[in-house]
Amino acid sequence: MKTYQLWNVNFLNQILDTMAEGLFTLDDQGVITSWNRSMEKISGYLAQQAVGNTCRLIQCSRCFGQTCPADINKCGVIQHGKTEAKECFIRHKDGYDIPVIKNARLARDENGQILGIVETITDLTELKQIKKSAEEAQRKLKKAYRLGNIIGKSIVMQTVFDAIRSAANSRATVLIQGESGTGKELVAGAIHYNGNNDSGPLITVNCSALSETLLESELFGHVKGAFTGAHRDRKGRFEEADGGTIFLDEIGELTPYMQIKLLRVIQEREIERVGESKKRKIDIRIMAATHKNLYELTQQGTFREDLFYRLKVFPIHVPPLRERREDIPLLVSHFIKKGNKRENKNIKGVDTQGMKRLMEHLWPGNIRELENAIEHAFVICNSNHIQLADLPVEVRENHAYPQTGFELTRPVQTGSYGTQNQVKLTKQDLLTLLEECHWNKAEVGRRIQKSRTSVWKYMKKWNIPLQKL
Ligand SMILES: Nc1ncnc2c1ncn2[C@@H]1O[C@H](COP(=O)(O)OP(=O)(O)OP(=O)(O)O)[C@@H](O)[C@H]1O
Repeated sequence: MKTYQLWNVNFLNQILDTMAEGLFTLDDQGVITSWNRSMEKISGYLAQQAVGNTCRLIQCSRCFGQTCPADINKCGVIQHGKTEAKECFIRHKDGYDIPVIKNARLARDENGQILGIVETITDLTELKQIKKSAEEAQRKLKKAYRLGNIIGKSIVMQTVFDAIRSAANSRATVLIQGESGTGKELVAGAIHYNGNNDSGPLITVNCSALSETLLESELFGHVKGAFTGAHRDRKGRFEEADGGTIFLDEIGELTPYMQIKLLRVIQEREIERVGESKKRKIDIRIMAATHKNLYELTQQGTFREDLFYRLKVFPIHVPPLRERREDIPLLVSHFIKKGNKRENKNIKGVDTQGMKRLMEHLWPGNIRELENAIEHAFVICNSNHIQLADLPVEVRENHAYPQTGFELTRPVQTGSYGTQNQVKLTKQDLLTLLEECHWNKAEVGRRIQKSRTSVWKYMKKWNIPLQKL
């Protein structure tokens, strides 16, 4: 094969044209002498249009109209040999400004004679757009987690609001306890997004959704070769949450090994990636949630007492819906408003009989169950008021659990957080449901009135892959 030296002009031009960065050169009079392909793309000027013009062509905001001297010899790059890479704008051929980083360097020959000036241009348009979308997403999350979006006027909920406000302005570890569907995740989001610490990320990890090994790697990250399939280094969720908050949902499901690991993180505020002994400092706020009674678990010996006390520095208990029935009408109108917007309907409310039933129901699935009941009614309702007949059968007939064809159990009392609903279903039942719902776990959860997390748990238990193979 014939090899080319780097100083072969043809070869050099081709190298310059493969660069993602824009690159152009000037002579000692500031006249453009070369213009690579990326420069054509960024500026809109073809090489033949640019070459022969002066560098004023791109009207760089750093020089043009400010300090750009008429005489190139007075330009900073000639005087200092280079200019610092800085963010600025250049003007596109079509007249709009493009955010870039511009770098310039003077090239001299061995006798000190100026050969020319080499300038590179990094286009920041895409980066700026990503940043803008990230800021937009952050604004949306902040809006979604506004305190005003947590509906409730009951005294017990006022206590929760007070706790959210206090927790929002501190970095203390928060433990949120309450039955499934009571709004624990909503509370965690409100604490993060309504305080002084909302500029960092909120990273949520469901501790029951992964096996111990996967959870360890998810939380702590790993280095290449740490285990089969670890093809490259990977940051864990603790590191991703650096400067922000990590929300560990279903903390009661942690294995004893993961409990010790978490305890160390809380105490030492540093982590080690799996397969590596280097310690990395992290600045995170920890929030955890569980529908289990953690104190009871410590008494049974399944949850470490030291970890429990480390977690419950700032405990928040979210009460079940049946203990704050006065919130039901407000929640109902909130979900109706949401439904009207989503489905472009104009449902005005619930008729007397329907509302009476909603007020009487036990709501074992709490607010999630109420939200689902209203969604169900939206599908069936053909007047401007939801009626008793529009409600799901388990609400209408006051069954604590839905009749879905699965074997059902009665609620089991498990301590101060009340009942734990368990739907007994076989692996085959779940596979069938997954197929029916196109492997949408949230939809399966809706059908059996369980959280998506519970569906995950069953999938994990029965070694069902998370995606259809
Ligand atoms: N007070 C509330 N006002 C409005 N919506 C609520 C409220 N509480 C909960 N919700 C809604 O109910 C649903 C369940 O809430 P969330 O996921 O926060 O509950 P959870 O306690 O974290 O459940 P799980 O323990 O199953 O994870 C969500 O759609 C949430 O937006």
